[in-house]
Amino acid sequence: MPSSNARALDKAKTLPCDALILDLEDAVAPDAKEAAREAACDAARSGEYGRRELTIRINGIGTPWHDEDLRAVAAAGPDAIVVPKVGSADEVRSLVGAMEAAGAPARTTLWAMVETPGAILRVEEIASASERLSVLVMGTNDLVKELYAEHVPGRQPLLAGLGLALLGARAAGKVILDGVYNDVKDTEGFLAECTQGRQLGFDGKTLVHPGQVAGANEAFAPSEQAVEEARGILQAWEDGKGSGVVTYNGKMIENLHVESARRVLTMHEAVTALEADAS
Ligand SMILES: CC(C)(COP(=O)(O)OP(=O)(O)OC[C@H]1O[C@@H](n2cnc3c(N)ncnc32)[C@H](O)[C@@H]1OP(=O)(O)O)[C@@H](O)C(=O)NCCC(=O)NCCSC(=O)C[C@H](O)C(=O)O
Ligand SMILES: [Mg+2]
Repeated sequence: MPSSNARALDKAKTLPCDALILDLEDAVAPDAKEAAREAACDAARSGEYGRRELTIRINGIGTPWHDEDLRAVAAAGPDAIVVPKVGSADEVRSLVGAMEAAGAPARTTLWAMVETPGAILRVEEIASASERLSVLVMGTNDLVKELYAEHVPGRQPLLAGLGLALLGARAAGKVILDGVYNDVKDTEGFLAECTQGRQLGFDGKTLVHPGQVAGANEAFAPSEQAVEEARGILQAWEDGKGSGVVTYNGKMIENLHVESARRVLTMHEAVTALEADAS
């Protein structure tokens, strides 16, 4: 959300989302940048956002606002500093050095947005460049722009980039979030894109409007059917203890499927705990 929008900053305190990205970059006009920076830093210090991870997206490397954004935001100590248009492993190391020099607390991590062709081709290097980099975020608007592509249902023009970014993130063992869906009134298109993002392997989706939160939560949390199947797989594995392979509902189950089932149940437990916490 734009850090220049006081109503949005207030509304964020009530939204059932896992994380907030308070923006200083594209959603903030040049003459509002300084006031937005102050508002975002105040929000990070306020302690008013509960269990939600509070992150701040600063302006990109080389822009007139970047250095001061980084200094001020690092000192405010959000959960993460989100940097747009990160292009290389060297940039990641230099950002981490600048965070340390500015006194960012140890808990403040770096989230890197990958949204240029060069970044997509170097995602694994970027993702592996520092332990402090915890999350990658797809910037699908900028990527579409840089590719001279078009936003179309099913995202066919972006599939190569999304796939490469996922491969790089997973090879480095990092979390990766899907890009935003711009049409805040198109619920059907948004839900289809959430489902596609989950099926591709993304850990979650970045959003631009409160009306998108419930749909994303539903799409990325394991469904009742997935939880039931995961429990069934674990039971079948337990019943066939000692065999390297069993079947469940007619399907072959090996150790790797058991690991996936455990991951589904762990995620389900985490979502259930968050829901209980929020109610
Ligand atoms: C897209 C919007 C400009 C739509 O704004 P608007 O028409 O004013 O929305 P509503 O009237 O429906 O708003 C209803 C209430 O919800 C609050 N609101 C709106 N958006 C947000 C939000 N993102 N977070 C929190 N709260 C929000 C409004 O204030 C209303 O509140 P109230 O009056 O109290 O009921 C607008 O939604 C918007 O600005 N969205 C975010 C834009 C943004 O942050 N863009 C940058 C991120 S996208 C990106 O980075 C792309 C990436 O880099 C890439 O390359 O892909
Ligand atoms: Mg962008």
